[in-house]
Parts: sequence; C-alpha cells; structure tokens
Amino acid sequence: MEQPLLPMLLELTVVVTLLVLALSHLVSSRRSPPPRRLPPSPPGLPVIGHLHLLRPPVHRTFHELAARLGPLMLIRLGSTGCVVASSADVARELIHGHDATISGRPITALARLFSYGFAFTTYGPQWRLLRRLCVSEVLGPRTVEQLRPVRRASLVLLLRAVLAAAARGEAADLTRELIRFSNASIIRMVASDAPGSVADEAQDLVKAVTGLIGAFNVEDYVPLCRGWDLQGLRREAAGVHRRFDALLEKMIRHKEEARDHGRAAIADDDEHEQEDRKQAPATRQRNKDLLDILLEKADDDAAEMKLTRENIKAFITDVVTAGSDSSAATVEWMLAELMNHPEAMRKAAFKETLRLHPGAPIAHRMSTGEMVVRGFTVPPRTAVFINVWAIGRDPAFWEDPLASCGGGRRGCPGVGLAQQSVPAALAALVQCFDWAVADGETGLVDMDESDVGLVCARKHPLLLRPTARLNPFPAVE
Ligand code: HEM
Repeated sequence: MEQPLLPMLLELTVVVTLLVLALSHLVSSRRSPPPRRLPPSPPGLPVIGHLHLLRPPVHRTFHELAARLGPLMLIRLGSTGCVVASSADVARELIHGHDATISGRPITALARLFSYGFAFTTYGPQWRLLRRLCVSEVLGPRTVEQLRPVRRASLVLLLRAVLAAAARGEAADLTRELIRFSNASIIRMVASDAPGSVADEAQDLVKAVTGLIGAFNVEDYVPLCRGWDLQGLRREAAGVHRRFDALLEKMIRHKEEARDHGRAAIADDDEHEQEDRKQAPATRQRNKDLLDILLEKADDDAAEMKLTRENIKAFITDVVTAGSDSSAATVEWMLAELMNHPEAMRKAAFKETLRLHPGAPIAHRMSTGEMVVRGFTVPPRTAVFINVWAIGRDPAFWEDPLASCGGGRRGCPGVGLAQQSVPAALAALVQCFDWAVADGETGLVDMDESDVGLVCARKHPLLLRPTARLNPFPAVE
C-alpha cells in the first residue's frame, strides 16, 4: 500500500535535521578552541579584587603569594587585571617571546603628569624615536665616555665630604651623601654648567617625584574614585610638576643663552679663527652635555623627528628621576653588603648587589594583545609586573645577571652608564677610606628595606665611620 506523502516528508525532515545538528555539533566541537585557562589567582573580593592583600613593600607580598600560586599569577587590583611574573623562566618567556605585546607601560594618573614623553608612555612611533635617540646618543657609550670628567668632578665632591667627616672623627651619612652625589652627577651630565643650587633643587624634586609615582593611588584602580583625588596626591603632584617645569626651563634658557653667546662669538671671529675652530671638533665634542645634544637635535630640520621643548623636558625628567636614586641606592647597598660580607662580595659586587637589591624591584608593563604564557592565557590590556626582586632570588637567575634592569625593547637604557658610575663610586670610597659601622653592638650593618617609593632603598640611613687611607689625599686637593 502506498504511504501518504505528508508523514513521509515529515519523517524525512526530522531525519535530515537530526543529521545536520549532529554534523554541525561535530564540526563546531572540533573547531572551537579549548576553554581558556587563566593563571591561578588567590580568592578576591567584589570591587576591590585583591587590593586588600597588598602590603608594602609590594615586591615581597608578590613573592609570598607566588610561593603559594606559582611563578605566574593573575590578580585583580580593583578593576585592573594584572599578571605577576616571579621566576627567571617566566620573565624570559615574557620578554623574549612576547616583547612587542608587553612593551607598553601602565599609565597611571601621576605618571602621565611627570613622564609625558618617554619612560611611562605608551609603546608607539614617538616612543620608538625617542628611545632610539636615547640609546644611540643621549645615553650611548660615546656620550657616557665623554662625560666621565663631569662624573669625576662630582665624585671628588663626595670624597671631600667624607674626608671632612673623617677629619672631625664623625660618622658619614652615606645615604645622604650618595643621593647628593648621584643627583649632582646626573644634573651635571645634563647641563655641565648648572649651578649647585640647581642640583640641590633637582634632588628635592626627584625625591618627591619617585615618592609620588611609587605611591598607591586608589584612583588608578577603583573607577568610582576616579577624578576625586581622595588622597590629595594629584594636587601635590601638580605643585611638584610646576616646580620641576620651572627648573627645567631655567636650565634650558641658561643653555640657550650660552649657545647664542657662542654663536655670536663665532660670527665675530675673523676667518682665521673660524678655521682654527673647525680644526678642533674633537675637543668640542668632548664637552657636549645631554642638553647640548638635545638642543642640537631640536635645531636639526632634517632629523627624523623634530624634538619639541616638551620632548626635551620629558627626556630630562625621565633620565634624572630614573637614573639618580636607583644608582645611589645601588652604591649604598654595595657598601653595606661589603661591610657584612667582605670576602663574598669582593668579586662581582655590582651584579651581586643588583641581584639582591635591585634599584627598581618591579618592572611595570602593559600588554596590548592576548598572550599564552606557560600554557595560561593572559587577556589583552593586562598590567604585567615583572618581580625583578623575586627573580634575583630564583636560582635560575644566575645565568642572566643583568635581568635586574629589565630587558627587551623597554629594558633600562641607563645600564651602560650605571655599569660605569656605580662601581667607580664604590671603588673610590673603598680605596680612599677604611670603614667601620658607626653604632650597634654586632658590628654589622642592618639590611632592612624601606616600604615606600619606586626604588628599593634602605630603611635606615647608612652611617659609617671613615678613616682616610691616603695622606696626603691627592684626589681632592
Ligand atoms: C643601578 C641602577 C639602575 C637600575 C637598577 C635600573 C633599573 C631599571 C628597570 C628595572 C627599568 C624597567 C625596565 C623594563 O621595564 O624592562 C628601568 C627603566 C628605565 N631606566 Fe633604569 N635603572 C638604573 C639606572 C638608570 C640610569 C643611570 C638611567 C639614566 C640616566 C636610567 C634610565 C631609565 C629609563 C629612561 C627607563 C625607562 C625606559 C623605557 O621605558 O623605555 N636607569 N631601569
């Protein structure tokens, strides 16, 4: 008997539909990616996420959390997702495998105010050009070498201050003297003719800037608090920024006047003298300081990027704030370690000190795209904290000792300068004086770390009693 057409069509439709569904499920289950596995996180709270877990100094808190959660963990600071890298292997994978993706910096409200050109700017064409100029010329090996006499002059002032303490039979406050030395040395590299008052004011300002940028600002993490300046940090920062800007203007105008004066003198010279001047370019090159280099670039119409006055100021702010306290703290820790472990520290004191007391304990980055690290997915726009302090305590670190200054495109461009200036300061102090711990029964220096600021500094001032080794003392005559 013949089957009715309608039920037959219905049956056929059901069978075809089931077949299509089964097939599409098979295909989609093959195509869809496996579920994303995020790095491990500690239990968090609504709104604030893991903010309540952070205790200063933050690099130690991260280190303790990593002991439980592993070398790559995900935390949430308010609304900001962050990954923390705490081992040499993870840092290497991030820096070597995802360098371009993590070459941004988290731009906090205060960093935007102070670093409007370079160290805390987003990764992009302008940053690339400034970075190239920085690495090849401003902090390049030739400039660092040419400015050796300028640094030496600041070192002589440091030795004189210590010699005066030795003559009075008093302890020297090396924390204060080394910060003064390091600031003066960098300011003189920027503008070799800057008066002493400029270096003193810069020292004050650098302290204020590193304190403010290193401070925890709730606005950066809790959107509800944005714009309210509940801690008064933005108001304080605006005042510091105004003073810094005025100081930079003063330095630049002073330099411009000197250059105009020099140009007028050249125009007045007769042809003979002009020829003589052309014959002596090497001598003139040697005397160029960082502002000379930057102002020449600003005048250069053929330059790849026309430097503006703002760019110049941003450059100097970055170099002075990033290079001064970090270098001073490293010399101070080196001397402290030498006092406590004279034999162990005799060799490789610089690298060993950077490993144990890295000037900048956390390298801050920002990811632009999604990454897979150690099999974990790190979402885009995640802050990346490379815990340099923890990595220095990872046995795998010894293969890569200069990781203490970061790495990749955004690694520290001042490493070459620090490698010259930091060991030179230590060598001068150790060669010229015998040292004894000023007080305390153990004869050992305390090694407590400060909780505040961007730099991993000592908690207590380093007070040591110097005895001059040399008599007469030729370096300071
Ligand atoms: C012992 C001393 C120093 C230490 C421990 C140190 C450490 C660091 C670290 C960890 C970073 C972040 C790197 C990264 O994100 O991978 C950095 C960046 C930077 N450092 Fe240093 N630094 C030192 C000395 C200096 C000096 C002497 C200068 C300049 C005079 C300098 C200028 C900078 C600048 C401008 C940046 C930002 C680079 C960028 O964003 O492209 N540093 N430093």
